[in-house]
Amino acid sequence: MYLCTMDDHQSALVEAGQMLPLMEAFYTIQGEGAHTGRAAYFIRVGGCDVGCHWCDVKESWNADLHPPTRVEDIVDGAAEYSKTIVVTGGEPFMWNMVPLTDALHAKGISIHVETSGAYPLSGSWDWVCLSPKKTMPPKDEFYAAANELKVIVYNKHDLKWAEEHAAKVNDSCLLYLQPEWSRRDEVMPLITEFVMKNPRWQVSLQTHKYLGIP
Ligand SMILES: C[S@@+](CC[C@H](N)C(=O)[O-])C[C@H]1O[C@@H](n2cnc3c(N)ncnc32)[C@H](O)[C@@H]1O
Ligand SMILES: Nc1nc2[nH]cc(C(=O)O)c2c(=O)[nH]1
Ligand code: SF4
Ligand SMILES: [Mg+2]
Repeated sequence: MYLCTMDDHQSALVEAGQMLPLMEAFYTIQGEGAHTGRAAYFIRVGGCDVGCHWCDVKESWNADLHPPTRVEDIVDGAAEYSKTIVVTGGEPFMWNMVPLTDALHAKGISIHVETSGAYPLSGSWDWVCLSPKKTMPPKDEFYAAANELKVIVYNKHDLKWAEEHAAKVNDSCLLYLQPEWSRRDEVMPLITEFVMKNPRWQVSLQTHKYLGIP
């Protein structure tokens, strides 16, 4: 296993958010939530200790496996592809997001983020997708900042838990229920029934997995 060891200079740049452990960056179609179906460039930052047992990107968890990468290099890659970029992970807010979002905004790019909200909010965002997790609940500031709340449904208890989060978000926040991928056949009937009874909620599917794209 290759570990990215950092010298003091790199550690200082990571601390300042001028370098980030980059797992991957790719041009695809947003598969989930309010912007489903729109082409976007994804930046996946390594590092997460939230520990969702069903996480579909566990390879992201160990930040040491992903090379510290200069924000300018990340942004140059992104700007070539799309005017919309989605920052995801891992958990993006384990890192200082100010330099990355400043540099993307300077290029006129619209910036979305996928987050559990477990770490303090940093940077400036055009769209915040909050996907809360039981193991590490969101910081308070995310309930005000969220443009969409996307709750992953693994079993019927998650529907009640979803309503508890909906009570905390701002009034214009869109509400989505997304089946946990391995449990989709079991939970889809629960989700569809719930959404028809509670139409403020909408269904979100991981459409990229059906389309066979990243
Ligand atoms: C991999 S996470 C990375 C961003 C951040 N750590 C978070 O959890 O929001 C991206 C999105 O995928 C969702 N997700 C992860 N594993 C999933 C699974 N097995 N089924 C459905 N959604 C999943 C997360 O809830 C989140 O909305
Ligand atoms: N196509 C596509 N859409 C996505 N929406 C959120 C994703 C994520 O992993 O954060 C994701 C992803 O991994 N791929
Ligand atoms: S918070 Fe996101 S990246 Fe972290 S384990 Fe959960 S789903 Fe995976
Ligand atoms: Mg994904």
